[in-house]
Amino acid sequence: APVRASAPVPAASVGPYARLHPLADLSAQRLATADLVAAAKYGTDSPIDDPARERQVLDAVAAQAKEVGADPEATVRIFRDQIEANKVVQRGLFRRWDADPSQAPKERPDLAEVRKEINRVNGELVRGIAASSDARTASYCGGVLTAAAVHVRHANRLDTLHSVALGRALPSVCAH
Ligand SMILES: O=C(O)C(=O)C[C@]1(C(=O)O)C=C[C@@H](O)C=C1
Repeated sequence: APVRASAPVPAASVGPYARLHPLADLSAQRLATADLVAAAKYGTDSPIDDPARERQVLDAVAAQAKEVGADPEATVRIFRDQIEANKVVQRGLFRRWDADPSQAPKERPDLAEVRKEINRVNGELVRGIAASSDARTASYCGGVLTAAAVHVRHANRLDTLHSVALGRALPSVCAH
């Protein structure tokens, strides 16, 4: 029989940290896009809250979840938190820029381009959610996820605003 170059890794051989860390890391990547979204919207008529876009995101990730075998309800729950966390960063930056206009961005990114990057991270997150169902439903999930978030905070040198937002992004990851 032909030998496969790389055999698929059985789910049980990858530990819970390796399953949950990508969710924390991708959440930080998604929060990094909030800086660009804020810069795209600041000083324009586009409000931070865009319910139509939120609906699009939630519908898209629910459909992707079904395709890749993730629980669509858990996926939507997790993404509601991801969106709230994104808004925490946007609001924090707006406040910072209002208080000190010299810190406001000089260039305005194209929101459509930023959303392409958000869509890319969304897709990876859905795959990470699909791959982590055992770890997310285990009793140790909260502890392991917290450890992963601390690592991500330090590895990415997140400031207070982004650290707080990362905390807001993750509470639905562990099923309860
Ligand atoms: O795309 C935007 O306009 C964003 O602000 C990003 C985002 C999200 O996290 O996906 C957050 C808040 C908006 O209500 C809609 C979507």
